[in-house]
Amino acid sequence: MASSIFSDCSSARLLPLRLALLPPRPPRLRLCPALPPPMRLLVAARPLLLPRPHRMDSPPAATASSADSATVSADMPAKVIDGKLVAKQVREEIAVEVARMKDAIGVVPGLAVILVGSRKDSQTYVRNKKKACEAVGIQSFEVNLPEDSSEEEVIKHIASFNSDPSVHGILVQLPLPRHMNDENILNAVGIEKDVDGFHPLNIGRLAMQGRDPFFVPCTPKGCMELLHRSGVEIKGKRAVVIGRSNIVGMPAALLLQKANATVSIVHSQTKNPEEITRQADIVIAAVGVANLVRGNWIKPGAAIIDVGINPVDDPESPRGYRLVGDVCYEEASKVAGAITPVPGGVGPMTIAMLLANTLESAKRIHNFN
Ligand SMILES: Nc1nc2c(c(=O)[nH]1)N[C@@H](CN(C=O)c1ccc(C(=O)N[C@@H](CCC(=O)O)C(=O)O)cc1)CN2
Repeated sequence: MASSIFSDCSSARLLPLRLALLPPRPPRLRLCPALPPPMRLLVAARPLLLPRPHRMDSPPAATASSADSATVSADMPAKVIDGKLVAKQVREEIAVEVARMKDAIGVVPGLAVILVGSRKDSQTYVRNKKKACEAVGIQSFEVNLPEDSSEEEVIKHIASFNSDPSVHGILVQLPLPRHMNDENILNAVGIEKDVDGFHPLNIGRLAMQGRDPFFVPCTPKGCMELLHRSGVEIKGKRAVVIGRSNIVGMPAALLLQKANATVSIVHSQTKNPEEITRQADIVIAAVGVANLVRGNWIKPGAAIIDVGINPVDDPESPRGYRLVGDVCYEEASKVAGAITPVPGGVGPMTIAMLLANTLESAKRIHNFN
């Protein structure tokens, strides 16, 4: 189901949809140019988090100073959590670790990506994943299959990567063509190489007390990394996740809960989303509705992580459209303590976390610390 795209922050409705897995949508309405308020850049404050094997609730190695904390008075415009900058730092840290591993034991982490069909956005993501691997020294393997491939063909390639010792991570780019059953395909990825964290066993382990998954899905993991590195305290805080998709909303809620937040999930059937969201110290918006979350949904000083990537018309942009989040940035940044922009917030963290998962996998398989 496609989301509605709105021209400004005044007309969004909460609609059920599969975030980030939607076919490319032509932008329908024009975005009124919104001037962001003056911003202070929140510099990533925490050093290397990697590896943080199997534990999502460990405290940050170092946090931002209290002046950098997101739970400050909201008289000032929100600090901008710069996901592009944090992702760059993470990639640099990964490159160091990849080189250290190669020097020490001669192993180079390997990531296999399977793309079915010729969606432009998926091709771009796969190309960017390949480039990101190259930049940090991870070996990448790619399989491109035609749109009309059968499930069996895809599973055959997965099985071959499962048994290939030079491959430590396997992912199938989503969305898959309509005739394919996602579940059958995701189930075929060996859980110890499931760097997307989409295998039901990995998701199940994420949901259980006292168990940990082999991998955490990249986008929610990126949200948590941004919170940690920005010095946002999670333990004991109220968190609201807007959206309940399998790849973002649901795992994000589980991760916040593992980190000892008190979590509510707001979805299309929630009666009073504004009121519930207004109680949250931390909001993760992952519903795929442009500008849904207005300034008056936000508790002063709250930390806002905006996962939405929604195209809206913009004739002045070379692409003819621009990307906006699920949160009305113009309004929210006047109330929040810290906020991620779109683009340049959570998006770049997705690929950085994929690299982190691939490195983590290679280290685990080769028992390298
Ligand atoms: N197998 C998977 N499929 C998909 C995933 C995933 O994690 N695993 N997530 C998304 C697509 N995705 C990576 O695959 C992805 C989406 C967005 C970005 C990103 O950096 N966005 C930029 C904006 C990019 C632009 O200008 O167009 C941003 O937000 O700043 C990276 C990766 C669905 N499929």
